Amino acid sequence: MKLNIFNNDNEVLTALAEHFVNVGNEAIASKGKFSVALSGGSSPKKLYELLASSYADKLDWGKVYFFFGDERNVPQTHPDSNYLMAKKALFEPLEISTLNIFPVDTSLEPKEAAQKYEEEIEEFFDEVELSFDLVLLGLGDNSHTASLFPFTPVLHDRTPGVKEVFLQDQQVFRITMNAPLINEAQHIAFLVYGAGKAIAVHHVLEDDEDIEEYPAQLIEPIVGEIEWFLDTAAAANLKEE
Ligand SMILES: O=C1O[C@H](COP(=O)(O)O)[C@@H](O)[C@H](O)[C@H]1O
Repeated sequence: MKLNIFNNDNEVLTALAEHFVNVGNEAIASKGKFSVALSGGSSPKKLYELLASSYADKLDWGKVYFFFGDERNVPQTHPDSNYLMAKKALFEPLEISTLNIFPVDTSLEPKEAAQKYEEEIEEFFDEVELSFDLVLLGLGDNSHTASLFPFTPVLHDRTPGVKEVFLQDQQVFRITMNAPLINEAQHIAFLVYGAGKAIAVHHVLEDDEDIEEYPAQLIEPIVGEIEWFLDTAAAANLKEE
């Protein structure tokens, strides 16, 4: 595990954008394509905007295949949709072909949507090795990542897949890649900035293992590499840097 800590969010975003294009260029050089699972929520929007502006000519974007680590159970036009956020910040500015984008089909019931997404992923990887070149992740202030929320059944999955998750407090469903699928990736990168994340960062990285309370502790690549991209505010509660 590699911890990268920067002075502010702009430096974090630049470092992760560099990492994104480096991993992407290596994947394209070795196998002709780059598969990435995007994160959602609020943090990655600025990363996608940066990639679309300053890195537009740094990667062969036609060879990048975009998936989503998780999705809200809302229409693709809804303001909470991770797909809509990525569409506006990344896909439209870079004119990414829809053939390269794999959104979750949220017109289906959550369980069917999850099943269909799992099948699409299996088909993409030819059922051989379900291994994304890069999985981007964020961290919620309750230590969730993707939509692996505290005390949800998906935390006990042992085989790679996609699941629906019901959030009792909000009474909504989300669809998420499970930890075994994420952990198959070649590279995993957490993007976490802001003081609001400092306690969660400490729990996930330094507290005793408790996957029910701190689901992001489940993320440990099997053969790949994991890097955290933090600003000093998010890293403020870490004892060891
Ligand atoms: O990995 C992820 O993390 C977030 C938490 O992100 P935030 O920046 O909104 O706090 C999560 O909710 C998101 O959907 C996911 O992909």
